Amino acid sequence: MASTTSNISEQSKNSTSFTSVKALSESPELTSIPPSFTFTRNPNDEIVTDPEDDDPIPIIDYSLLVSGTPEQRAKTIHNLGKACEQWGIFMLINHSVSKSVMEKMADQIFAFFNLTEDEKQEFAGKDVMEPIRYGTSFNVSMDKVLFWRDYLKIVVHPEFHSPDKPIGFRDATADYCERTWKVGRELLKGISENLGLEANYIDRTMDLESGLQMIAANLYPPCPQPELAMGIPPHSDHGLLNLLMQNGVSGLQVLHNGKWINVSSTPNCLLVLVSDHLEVMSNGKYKSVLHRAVVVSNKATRMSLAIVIAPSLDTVVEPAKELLDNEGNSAAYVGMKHKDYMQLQRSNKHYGKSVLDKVKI
Ligand SMILES: O=C(O)CCC(=O)C(=O)O
Ligand SMILES: [Fe+2]
Repeated sequence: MASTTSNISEQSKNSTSFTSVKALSESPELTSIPPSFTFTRNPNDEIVTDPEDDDPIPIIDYSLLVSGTPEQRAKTIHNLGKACEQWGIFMLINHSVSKSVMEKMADQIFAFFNLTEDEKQEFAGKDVMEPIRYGTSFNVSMDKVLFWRDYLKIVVHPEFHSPDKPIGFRDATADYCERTWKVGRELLKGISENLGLEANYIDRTMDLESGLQMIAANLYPPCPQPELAMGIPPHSDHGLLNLLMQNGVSGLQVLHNGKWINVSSTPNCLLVLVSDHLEVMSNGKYKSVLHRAVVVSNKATRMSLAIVIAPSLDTVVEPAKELLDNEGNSAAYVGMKHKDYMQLQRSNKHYGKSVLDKVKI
């Protein structure tokens, strides 16, 4: 086992090829996790609860936003704003991505991770700007501890990329991404209005015509000591919104009012997370949500699929001028080009919201 463990850290630091957590998890002799995967937890982070009955995770009805009466739309926009301010995460129901489209996408993600290790390694990449990147852990070049997670990240907009295998992956991804992109843009119209701006404000100023859409598929294989490992450490996402689907195995937790809260995993449900660039452009009115993926099972594989809806890479993201005045509402963040923000995230060895803190005034 020791040799596999040292291989993991050495290989992944020095070349693009690595041992996946999936391969490690499937090795018959594995009864404990290699020491490099032991995540030291802060005791304060160990208290986790379910949402209180009187403060549930907000639910937003997408159909009312796009085809409700003017009153229903206005109420939904109000609720959307409240959800972004108070939680930074909400459950989206009655959206336009059908169950069969979601299922097809989820099946293809599993099919990708079920390719042979050699086939997957073809897509192993190091640079954050590579359009297709299969990898493991969180940020291997910086991680001192390894994380119990394999991932596949693909840029799908403004230019569509896809691995050429498994069969059917490209079509399912193109369909799913086109639909979720549309959902994301509609939500951002509602959010613009909630900020008191014209509906197309975010679309226009964030240059979403050339906006960045990425998929990040995460695989958390069964783990012999789930309580010692971590899937993804606490972090917030770059971009405006993250539309997240899970496979029914739980593991996502969000920080809400200083407490870690379990987010249940309903298959085919879309969870929407407020990301860093929405915090910046709203000048802090909305806060990106701090979240983590814990490992819960020694039997089940967890899968999550994040769709990142983000400004174009050349957009300088800064607080909307319309939200600033001379009476106490001064800019709380400096502007930074989206691609520079991504590079900063990549070169950052700390978790949490430490990248966002670098642009905070
Ligand atoms: O697995 C999850 O639920 C969270 C994934 C995540 O945070 C991410 O991909 O950025
Ligand atoms: Fe995330």
